[in-house]
Amino acid sequence: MEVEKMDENEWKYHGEGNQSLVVSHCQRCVVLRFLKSPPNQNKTPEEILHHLQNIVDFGKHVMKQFFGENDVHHGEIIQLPLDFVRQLCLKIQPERPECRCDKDMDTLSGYAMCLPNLTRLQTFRFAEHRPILCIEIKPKCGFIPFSSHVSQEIKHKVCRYCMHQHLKVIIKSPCFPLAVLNKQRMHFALKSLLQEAQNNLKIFKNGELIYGCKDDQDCVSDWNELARHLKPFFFPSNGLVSGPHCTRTIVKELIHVITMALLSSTDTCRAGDMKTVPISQGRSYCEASAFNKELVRNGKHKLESSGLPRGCLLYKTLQAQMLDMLDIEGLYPLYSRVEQYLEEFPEERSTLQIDGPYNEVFYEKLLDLSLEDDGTVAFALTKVQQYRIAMTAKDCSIMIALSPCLQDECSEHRPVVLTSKSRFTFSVSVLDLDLKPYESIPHQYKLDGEIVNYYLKNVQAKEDPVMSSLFKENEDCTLVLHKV
Ligand SMILES: O=P(O)(O)O[C@@H]1[C@@H](OP(=O)(O)O)[C@H](OP(=O)(O)O)[C@H](O)[C@H](OP(=O)(O)O)[C@H]1OP(=O)(O)O
Ligand SMILES: Nc1ncnc2c1ncn2[C@@H]1O[C@H](COP(=O)(O)OP(=O)(O)OP(=O)(O)O)[C@@H](O)[C@H]1O
Repeated sequence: MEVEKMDENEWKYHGEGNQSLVVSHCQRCVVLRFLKSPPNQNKTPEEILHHLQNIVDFGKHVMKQFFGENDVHHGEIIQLPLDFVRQLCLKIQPERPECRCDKDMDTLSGYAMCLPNLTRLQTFRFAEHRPILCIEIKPKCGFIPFSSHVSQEIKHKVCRYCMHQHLKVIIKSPCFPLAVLNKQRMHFALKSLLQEAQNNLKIFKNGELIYGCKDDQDCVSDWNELARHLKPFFFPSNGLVSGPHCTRTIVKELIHVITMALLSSTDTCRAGDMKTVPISQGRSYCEASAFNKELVRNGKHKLESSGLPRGCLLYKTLQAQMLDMLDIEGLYPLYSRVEQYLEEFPEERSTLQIDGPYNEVFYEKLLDLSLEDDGTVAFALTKVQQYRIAMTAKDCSIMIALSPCLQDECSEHRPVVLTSKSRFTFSVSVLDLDLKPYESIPHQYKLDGEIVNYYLKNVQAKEDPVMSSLFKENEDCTLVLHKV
């Protein structure tokens, strides 16, 4: 990219989260990702550069080991003319959702990350002129804690997502979808997700958002409208009648391709045999999920077959998530041990690699899965760093890019998914793999207590019919709920 010739008119607002803001190039398949910070809390250019370097290193040296070379795009740091950044910031400001404007895009350092635009990522050499469909899913935590450190029984029964929704009810609507351990659950979860996208599902057509939430108010979630967009992808010869039947058929096809892509084998990775997923302790389903209740009602619960294919991206995500082996309740005392050590020996912070560098050495130290606490700082630190990885994996997003192809264009090098009337090549990638900060651990500990306490109170309050209709349980809750 020729940075001297940057023109803000060639870029447009693409999206943002809590930590970063993304703009996409109007023609080329690239995005720029800028860090955000609260007003008047700007970091120095050196601090921004250091932060971005850590993000790139972490993707390159750590997360690629968990997800494989091709599924993680670590990007590169780019230094941009300050004038361009300022103009760009002014240009995109009106596009930004109000609820995200509590933080400002960094316009002072000139540094940003340059990444491939995953909503337009091509699986084809000639794909530039082909339509492309992209589904972004934030799967959240896919297992129920199995740690013996958990003090409240409810945490062994109901997943964190479900409980957290109740605490968030004031801000967001109380039902999210997900929950999968087999294909049947996944279909159910994806359907629920399509009904209540929140910020956990977005669909892009040719790089433009066509379904999902830009912000809390601006949510495009009309199935008929979605079906209109998708029809040329799934029924290219237009043979299907219109109306509700057509919409349902198209949504079914969509769920089918998402499921196939999520369950397909992706890149091999070094951490593939890490065995964080322990055998058959704990519970593989969330009691609050309606899917689960349905199975219990029909006496089918015991018949469920379990297990995600080992090579698929969901399995890898789950493996990384399950580095949280002790639960925050078991982890917090270990964090306190590290803190105490750092109070005594603050100069050791860099040797312990708490703020990076996130290199090969850092990765190697994560491989010790032993749970035998020998009372050392080294043990405590390993568990703390593993927990941070797990939290990162619990908050990442998965992008599935699909491009229609003809039979003679498909080769064994490209994965293909078939639907009743069309075929697609596809790619899957993971994004938002920024390591969660060490400093967030006390917050996680406090939040965990708040979530559980609120839920416990609320469960009692559920006897109240008003409350009970508020928390209608019509969805399954997590995409990868897995037997542990
Ligand atoms: O705590 P959670 O589970 O609500 O996750 C937060 C996300 O909320 P979600 O439930 O996905 O809407 C939250 O997402 P939103 O801002 O709600 O889009 C952030 O991703 C947050 O991460 P960070 O603290 O900014 O690094 C996430 O925080 P942590 O991953 O640090 O907990
Ligand atoms: N490489 C990319 N290609 C296409 N779209 C992207 C890319 N990176 C990010 N996005 C879009 O921008 C949005 C915000 O990016 P991202 O999730 O990295 O922000 P964040 O602030 O780190 O999120 P969070 O709130 O979860 O911490 C994503 O949800 C996605 O839609």
